[in-house]
Amino acid sequence: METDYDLCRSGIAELGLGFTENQHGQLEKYLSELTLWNPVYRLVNAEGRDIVIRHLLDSLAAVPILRSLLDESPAGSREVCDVGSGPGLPGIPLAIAMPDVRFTLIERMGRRADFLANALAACSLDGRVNVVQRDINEIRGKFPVVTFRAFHPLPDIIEPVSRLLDDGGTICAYKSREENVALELERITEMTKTGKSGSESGWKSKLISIHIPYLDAIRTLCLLSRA
Ligand SMILES: C[S@@+](CC[C@H](N)C(=O)[O-])C[C@H]1O[C@@H](n2cnc3c(N)ncnc32)[C@H](O)[C@@H]1O
Repeated sequence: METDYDLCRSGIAELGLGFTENQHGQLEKYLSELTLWNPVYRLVNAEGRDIVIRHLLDSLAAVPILRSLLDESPAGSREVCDVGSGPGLPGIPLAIAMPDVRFTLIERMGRRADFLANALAACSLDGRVNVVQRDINEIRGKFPVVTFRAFHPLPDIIEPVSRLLDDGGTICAYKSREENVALELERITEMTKTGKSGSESGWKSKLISIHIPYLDAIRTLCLLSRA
């Protein structure tokens, strides 16, 4: 009988990510931690294969794009900050997929931050992935790439997120439909005129449609860098 992790393996192969057995072991462990603690902490609104498709594969589909952003980053450091990480999405699957990259996961809720610390230890990622239990507004630090998924609308968080971004860095927002993102981007353009978008020169945006294995829905990555 096919297990949920077998489905995950096929999805990873379809994404062309070339995981080692060690990486598969880490992701399978993360899946089992999510599945075990989900009923207690309400970490994700999904069960079984839906966790694999809507959360793990959804997080992983951006890996080729994130790799090239890090390769091209003028800052040279291979670091990603995932804000509003919740149970570690997309941060933990990304950290497993990119073993040469350091991650910081920002999550203000204590229970979720505790889950993150335990899950990272269980997946042997605690040396390379740091959890910060704080509100994004209290964080200091600069990163070449900042990710978030199912966080606040872009206009509400562009300013605090911009403070975490290196010069020349890129924000990578996991979004659903392109039309909705376009409306958020229009508001950011308006905010730039009043100096409230976190970039005096405004933002360059790039929308990339991504396919998630086994998912019949549209996903869009929104990349933002200072103009
Ligand atoms: C809807 S959840 C999404 C979690 C995860 N990124 C995902 O895709 O499943 C949003 C998370 O962001 C956290 N959060 C919201 N506002 C925050 C803030 N200002 N600073 C830090 N974390 C925040 C919440 O506690 C919550 O865990």
